[in-house]
Order: sequence, then structure tokens, then C-alpha cells
Amino acid sequence: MATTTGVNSDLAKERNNSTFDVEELSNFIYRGPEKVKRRRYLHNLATKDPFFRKFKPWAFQTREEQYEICLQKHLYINKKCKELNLTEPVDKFFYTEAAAPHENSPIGLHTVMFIPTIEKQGTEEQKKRWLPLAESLKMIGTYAQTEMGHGTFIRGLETTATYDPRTREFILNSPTITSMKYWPGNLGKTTNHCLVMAQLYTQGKNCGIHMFMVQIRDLETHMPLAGIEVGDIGPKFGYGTNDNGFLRLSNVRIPRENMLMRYSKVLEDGTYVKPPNAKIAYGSMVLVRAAIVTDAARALAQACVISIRYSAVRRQTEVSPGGEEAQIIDYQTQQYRLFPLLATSYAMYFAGRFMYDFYLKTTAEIEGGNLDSMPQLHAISAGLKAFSSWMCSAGVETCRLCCGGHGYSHASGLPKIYIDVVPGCTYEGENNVMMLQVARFLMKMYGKLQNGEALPTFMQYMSTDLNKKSCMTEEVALNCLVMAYEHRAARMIRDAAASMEKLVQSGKSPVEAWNGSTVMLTWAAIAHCHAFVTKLFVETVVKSRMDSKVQSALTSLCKLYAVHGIVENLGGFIQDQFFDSKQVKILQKKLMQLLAEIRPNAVAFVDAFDYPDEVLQSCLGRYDGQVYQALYDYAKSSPMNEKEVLDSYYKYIKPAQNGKYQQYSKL
Ligand SMILES: CCCCCCCC/C=C\CCCCCCCCCCC/C=C/C(=O)SCCNC(=O)CCNC(=O)[C@H](O)C(C)(C)COP(=O)(O)OP(=O)(O)OC[C@H]1O[C@@H](n2cnc3c(N)ncnc32)[C@H](O)[C@@H]1OP(=O)(O)O
Ligand SMILES: Cc1cc2nc3c(=O)[nH]c(=O)nc-3n(C[C@H](O)[C@H](O)[C@H](O)COP(=O)(O)OP(=O)(O)OC[C@H]3O[C@@H](n4cnc5c(N)ncnc54)[C@H](O)[C@@H]3O)c2cc1C
Repeated sequence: MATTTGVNSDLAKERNNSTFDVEELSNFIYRGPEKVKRRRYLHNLATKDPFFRKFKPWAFQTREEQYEICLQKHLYINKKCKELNLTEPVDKFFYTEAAAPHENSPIGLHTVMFIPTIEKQGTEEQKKRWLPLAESLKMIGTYAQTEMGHGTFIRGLETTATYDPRTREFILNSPTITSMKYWPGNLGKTTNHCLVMAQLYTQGKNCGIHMFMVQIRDLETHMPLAGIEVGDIGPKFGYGTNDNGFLRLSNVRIPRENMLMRYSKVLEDGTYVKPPNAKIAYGSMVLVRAAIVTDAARALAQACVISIRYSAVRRQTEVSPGGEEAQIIDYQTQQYRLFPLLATSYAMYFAGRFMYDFYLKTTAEIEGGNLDSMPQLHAISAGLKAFSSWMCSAGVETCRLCCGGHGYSHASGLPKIYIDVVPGCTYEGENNVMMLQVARFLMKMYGKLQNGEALPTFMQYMSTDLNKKSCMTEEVALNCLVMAYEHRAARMIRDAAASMEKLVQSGKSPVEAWNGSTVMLTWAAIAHCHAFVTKLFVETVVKSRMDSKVQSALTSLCKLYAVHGIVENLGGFIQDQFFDSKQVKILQKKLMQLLAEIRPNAVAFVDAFDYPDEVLQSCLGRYDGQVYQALYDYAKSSPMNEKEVLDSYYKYIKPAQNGKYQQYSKL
């Protein structure tokens, strides 16, 4: 029976029954007790600061209020980060996630893309000129690449930057309606500068797309400058806090020095100097793709915290007539929907940790002049970005559904998480398009394999003998699970390559063969990412040092991740009889066993993510489990309840009850 004060008794019982120490697992997730302490310190700074608590809740704000309140919060965050000397990205990330949870910043693009692009693509002189202004917010900028007509195919962008050697200026133009910049975050009303991606023309030649710094608003009045038409694109599915914008450029002249020239250059006379690799200009997208993996993992982790705590508190339906109603977490169907997502949130966290480290290592190499790992970085970041945002967005929605009716209310906190995470499937490269980039890399690797060339370590599984059958026994060993994923990916890569080959042999051009095989190529890319994430999870639990009870519990969760992925995608695993029917039965049985094994630790697993209530902002996911009182308080706080009788009653309902409808004819 739930009490109305203190911790809900069901939740308290769950915590008593877990087999491991939650603190030990938090230490493992966040890489040590010192880091956990630091994260808590940063969360506390934000959650205990009265500044962030003075605003009405996000769900009760109008669009304009969402923008204005979020802007105030992020400007304050910016000021606090400086005062507190928070310079590390991880520190800023933790402070911000607690200060404005899932509220997309009106100066976010400035921080996440504008400044990093200057840092990575600007010359020393440009960095000296712009970075201090950007740091002090005198310049507020965004990354303006996407146009109304083109987002994916960036070589098809229509904005032009034509070099005029007489004045040593570039002239920027949006020649058509489809060439107008459309979607860039913070562009509509906040920014006074943009990094504009445009087709460079010099000496009568098109040299492809390049980045240009363009001032769009007056620094004193904030009015748009001559030749600039700019504004907000209007309400969206979410992102109400963000003024995604449109921009039209008409004969806007900027000095030659405003082209980002660290790698490509236009000399004074108009001579074009090529970069060492044309794709180096895509570096800012790679950075954000890498960051999205952790961002998506965090969204799913928080959704699991909410949904699993609520499932432990919520009781529904007497199991035997007249008996006690069961905790909904005890229904096997609820476990089947939630526990694999819990496992996925851990898998994605570890993938995010890997991605961040790999990004830092590889970009350091690139900046040192060694570009060898660029294709790998592109393939891994594109693949993990797409895989994580797909899995986590779908997972958040399932968590919401698992909360029944209350999941549909903003009181659950789940809709806010969902609308914040789901655009990650689209921005920074639409996910299907990103998977096709991965497939392109896989086909290259397959070609190397055919030619007997060496493969990078993470691709060596492709040389597996595809006639081999699974080693799976009743024990369901982790290595057999990894082997299954790698086998499936290797076969799908081979099948996609064979499909293209067959089309070429039938007389199709390579491009036609590619287009005729994109579904199979996408299957192969997804299977590759699934294998990559599974292997990473397995290696993390097997090779890392951690408390033995935590390791045992985490091993079950990891196994669940792998077994569930096989059972849910069975067709791909049995197509070539890799598993026989006996092994399939073993896996199905193991899946049910794992659900039961994880059940006593489910709450402990989500507690270990260590998200304070102020971050979750959920009546259902509260640490104390007092969900019903919280729902009641939430309902009472709705602005709709400020008056007992609304004006609309007198204006519309009362007259209608009296058969009077004249007010409508006035319209
Ligand atoms: C517990 C740990 C805590 C850690 C904390 C970490 C700290 C994190 C810090 C901050 C966290 C904040 C979280 C933020 C997350 C939310 C942010 C929200 C902001 C979102 C804002 C959104 C912005 C945007 O959307 S910007 C616009 C993005 N647009 C795109 O992505 C366009 C997609 N299209 C493309 O990329 C390209 O057009 C293409 C790749 C599809 C095709 O390009 P194209 O030039 O046409 O290519 P093609 O000629 O066909 O050639 C293909 C060859 O090029 C190679 N290639 C392509 N791209 C790259 C690349 N980037 N690098 C290297 N190589 C590349 C490709 O492999 C082909 O090579 P090949 O050899 O020819 O095969
Ligand atoms: C919330 C949000 C914030 C954004 N912020 C920014 C920003 O700050 N700066 C910026 O420049 N942009 C931004 N964008 C734009 C974003 O990067 C693009 O929307 C994205 O890259 C997808 O491009 P698109 O809209 O042209 O989609 P499209 O390419 O038109 O996609 C439509 C469909 O066509 C398919 N498709 C397209 N090309 C191919 C292909 N080659 N093969 C197979 N299928 C294909 C896609 O899979 C998709 O299903 C933002 C978008 C959103 C939603």
C-alpha cells in the first residue's frame, strides 16, 4: 500500500531487494566516484539556484514565453559557466542538462556549431578576430547550411558567393525561393551573424560549397542589414524554445577575409586553393553527430527512469479475484517492453562514451595533418548518430505508452523528452541518408576484403566464414551472441554487394545498381551498427574493472540487450540457418529468464543514472514515488483552473444552452 509521505512503500521495497550497490554502478557509468561527485555538484548548482525556479513550468508557457524564458536561462547559464570557470564540455553538459532540461537553447547553435566551426575551420587571424566577440556574445551566430530546397544533398545548395577581385569581396545571393536558408537554429530572431554555406564562384568557376561569415543584423539596433530578409519559421512539432529561421540574401557584400580559410583559400587575385580533403569542411556536422549519441542515450535513460519507477508504484488489476492488484512492473508484457529499453539506454551510453573519445582522438590526428582516419570517423559517427537517435526516440515513445493514460500528460515529463530527442533522426543528416553513408563505407571495405587488403580492426569480422553455424548453447555465452550479430552483418553486407553486382551484370550502371539496392544496403548498415554497439557493450562489461555484483547484474542486462535484438530481428539471423530451431527456442527461453532475472534490479538500474527529480520534471518518475499527490498538485496548478468558471462559459456555453447562437453570425 502506498503511503502519502516519505518514499512509496513499493519503491522502497524495490530498493531493498536489489542485488548490487547503486552507487557502485553510478561510479561505473560516469567513470569513477570523483566524476560522480563532480556531476552531482554541477547538478546541484543548477537545481538549487532560485533563478531557474522562478519561471512557470514549460508546459504552461506560450511559444513566445518558451523562447523568452529559455533565452534568459541560457544567457544565465552562459554567465554562470564563466563565473564558475566551467570550460570542459562535459562540465557544461551536466550543468546545462540540470538547468534547462530538454529545452533547446536559443543560443545553442552559437555554442555547439558556430564557435566550434570558427575554431576548426578558421585561420589563426580569423580565430583571433571572431572568437573573443563570440565568447562575449557581441557576435551571436548560427550554422546556416540547410536551404528550403536542399538539406541532405549539400552539394546541391543554391546560395552563391561570387568573388569580386576588384573590391576583394564576396557577393552573397539567394537566387531562388528554394535557395533561402531554412531551419538553422537561433537564426530567426537571436543571431546577428551566420556561417553561411554557399557555392563559391571565382574566376568564373564553381569551386563547390564553402563557409562564409555573414553579418545579418546591426550590432546596436539588431535590425536586419541591407540585403537581408530574416525571420522565424513558425511553430514546429517541438523546439518551441528555438527560433529556427529563414534567411534570404540579396547582393550582400562581405570582405574576402570572411571566407573560412584554414583549409581552402581564395587569394586576392581570385585564385582558388583546394583543401587537403574536400570533406574537411563537413567537420562541424561530424562533431554534432558524435554528440547526438550521448544526447539520445540520456533521453532514453531518463524516460526509463520515469517509466520504470512509475511501473513499480502503479498497481492495476487484481491477479486473482479479490486479491491485491499487481504492480504493473510484474506483468511480463510490461517487462518485455521496458527492460530491453533499459538495456538499450546502457548500450547507448557506452556507445556515446566511446564516440566522444574516438571523436577527440581522431580530430586531434586530423588537426595534426593526418587525415587517414577521416572516413572511419565519418562512417562511425554517421552510423551511431542514426542508430542511437532511432532506437532512443522509439524507446522514449514506448516508455510513454507504458505509462498508460498518465504518460500522455505533460505531467509525465515524457512528451518533452520525446520532442527534444526525435529531431535527432532528421537533423545533422537524415537517418536513412546517414545509413547509406555507412553502407558506402561498408562496400568499400567489402571491396578491400575481396582484394585481400587489410581491414581496420572493427571491420575484420567481415572475413568470417559465412558457412559456419552458431556456437549457441543453453549457456547463451556472450561471445556467441556477438558472433551472431557479426555473422548477420557480414552476410547482409555480402548480400547487398551481390545485389549490386547482379544489377551491374544485368547491364545497369553502378549508380543504378546502387539505387536498386539501397534497402539491402540500409539493412546491412543497420546490422553493422547493431553489431558494433552490442560488441562494445559486451567488451565494456567483460573487460572493465568494476564491483563484482555490479558486473554480474550488468552482464544480465547486456545479455538481454543482445538476446532481445536477435529475437526481435529473427529473420535476419536465421535466413542462412545460422541458428537452428533448437537454438531459437533456447534464445526465446533465455529472454524470458533474463526478464525475471532483471526484475529485482530494475529500479536500481534506473536509480544508478542518478537524475535528480528537478532534471526529470516528472510526476511519475519522482524518486519518492508519490505520483498521485504530484499528479493532483500538477492538475491544480494548471492555468485553466485559476478561475472556477471561465469567461468562455458566459460567452459561449450559456448562450448555447439558451439556444442563442447570434455571436457566431457576427464573425
Ligand atoms: C557521459 C558523457 C557526457 C559527454 C558529454 C559530451 C559533451 C557533449 C557536448 C555537447 C552536447 C550537446 C548535445 C547536442 C546535441 C543536440 C544539438 C542540437 C543541434 C542540432 C542542430 C542541427 C544542425 C544541422 O542539422 S546542420 C545541417 C546538417 N546537415 C547535414 O547533415 C546534411 C547531410 N548531408 C551530408 O552530410 C552530405 O550531403 C552527404 C554526406 C550525404 C553527401 O555528401 P556529398 O558531398 O554529396 O558526398 P559525395 O560527393 O557523395 O561523396 C561521398 C564521399 O564523401 C565522404 N564524406 C561525406 N561526408 C564526410 C565527412 N563528414 N567526413 C569524411 N568523409 C565524408 C563519404 O564517405 C564518401 O567518401 P567516398 O570515399 O567517396 O566513398
Ligand atoms: C529541429 C531541426 C533543427 C535544425 N537545425 C539546423 C541548423 O541549425 N542548421 C542547418 O543548416 N540545418 C538545420 N536543420 C535542417 C536539417 O539538417 C535537415 O532537415 C536535414 O539534414 C534533412 O534534410 P532535408 O530536410 O532536406 O530532408 P530531405 O533530404 O528532403 O529528406 C526527405 C526524405 O527523403 C529521403 N532522402 C533524401 N535524400 C535521399 C537519398 N540520397 N537517398 C535516400 N533517401 C533520401 C530522406 O531519407 C527522407 O526520408 C534542422 C532541422 C530540424 C528538424
